[in-house]
Amino acid sequence: SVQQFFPNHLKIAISEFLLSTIQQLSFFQRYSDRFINFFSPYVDITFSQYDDYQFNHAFAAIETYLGTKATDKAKHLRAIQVRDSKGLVLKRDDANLRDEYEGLAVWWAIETDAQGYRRYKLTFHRSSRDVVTESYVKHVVEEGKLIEAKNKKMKLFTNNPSTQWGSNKTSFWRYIDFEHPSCFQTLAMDPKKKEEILNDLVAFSNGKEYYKKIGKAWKRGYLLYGPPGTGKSTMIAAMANLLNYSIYDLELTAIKNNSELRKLLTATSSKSIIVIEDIDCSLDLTGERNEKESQLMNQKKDGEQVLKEQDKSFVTLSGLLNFIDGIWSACGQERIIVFTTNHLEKLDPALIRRGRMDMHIELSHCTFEAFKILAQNYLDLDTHPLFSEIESLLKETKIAPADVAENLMKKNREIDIDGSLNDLIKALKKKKKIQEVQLVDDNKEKHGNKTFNPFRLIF
Ligand SMILES: Nc1ncnc2c1ncn2[C@@H]1O[C@H](COP(=O)(O)OP(=O)(O)OP(=O)(O)O)[C@@H](O)[C@H]1O
Repeated sequence: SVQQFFPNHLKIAISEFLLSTIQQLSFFQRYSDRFINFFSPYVDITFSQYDDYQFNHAFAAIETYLGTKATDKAKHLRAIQVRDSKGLVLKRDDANLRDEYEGLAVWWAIETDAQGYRRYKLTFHRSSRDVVTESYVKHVVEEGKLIEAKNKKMKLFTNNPSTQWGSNKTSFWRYIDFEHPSCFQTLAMDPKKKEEILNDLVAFSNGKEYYKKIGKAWKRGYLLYGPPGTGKSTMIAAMANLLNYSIYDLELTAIKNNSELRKLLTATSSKSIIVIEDIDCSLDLTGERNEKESQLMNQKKDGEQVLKEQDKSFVTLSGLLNFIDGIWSACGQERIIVFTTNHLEKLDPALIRRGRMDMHIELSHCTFEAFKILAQNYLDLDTHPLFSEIESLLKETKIAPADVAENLMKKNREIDIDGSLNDLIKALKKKKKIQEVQLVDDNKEKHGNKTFNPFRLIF
């Protein structure tokens, strides 16, 4: 057999020989690269999209700056529509670009690294080093940020989960342009409450001097609570649109530990809303994580490999509280923190005490006032003979604004006012019946199915 022709010691000798040849070749290549670089008069700087797994805001600014550069000469253009603008904006889509600054030429190129993330490479002559490093880069980033602010493009950031539990990959921010039509005007809720929230938000955004004067970090916490479909997410979008803030949608279950949480939070920019949805589910992590850990352990044979210490840790309530009012909140300004929950009673009081969450906002079932706003949004309707029936049904029935909206939506692309209102009435009657039956069942359960017998009092 082959084994006989290649005894073990020969196999080892051959592999050692191959290994040393490869090492020598790579050694040679390394030094030849250094040799060429030594004589090359060009220097380059790279700007990665993610640095230490944090989103690099300079990268986004560079992208904006380069995107708007000399589109008249570019061969490949990208057309985008910026929020609130009627026309299209043309951006260059070339991978390489030559730019000039104070009479000096520089070259930009976009590359993709081994992990698939993009990075910009800036190349320039070493004689331009001082100008480029001291003022050109700053100029590009500032210009990019100015253009971003002018275009009022908001971003929706989400932290991607580590791809595999137990892997060393960590959570980082990714973004898409945020465009959501929601605004306070179309938000269906009690008008007085709405005004109160609106005033609070505006006062916060104009409060720079005030927060400085009282010596507090310029941040505000809102707790939105209420049943599903009552508009919690819609309100967050309306807040972002009102203040022109970006949203950071923080998925706590995708974060391994407190230090990762801290890194992600310190990487958020100012003028932003940090959202943790369904906080009651997110913070109850131990169950889910234990399950993941045991799954991982089962996959590993003989239990030889033990989980690394870093994989065992997870975000704790105290880690989150530490961020909210500890040192991390002071490292960034003009931030709003929003928690949402369907179950206020499940939350740890420490998490929501006043001062941490400055305003508790209840989003409740649809009232007649809220319905009128939805009727205006969906049907352009101020009043209708069927409104009085709907009003009395809404008083007796718990229905989420999302369900009301569903009934008022265009059918077959046509607005059918009577049809929609009748559909809503039907849905309300059905819900009312179900809720009545539910109430009877609940009462039975509460009183142990016993009916009241007045004779028992006598005997
Ligand atoms: N108060 C409201 N005003 C206007 N539209 C609403 C309101 N509540 C719900 N809607 C409509 O219902 C849809 C779902 O609502 P939304 O996602 O905001 O509810 P939610 O309270 O965040 O629900 P969940 O707790 O399930 O996340 C929205 O897209 C919106 O069209």
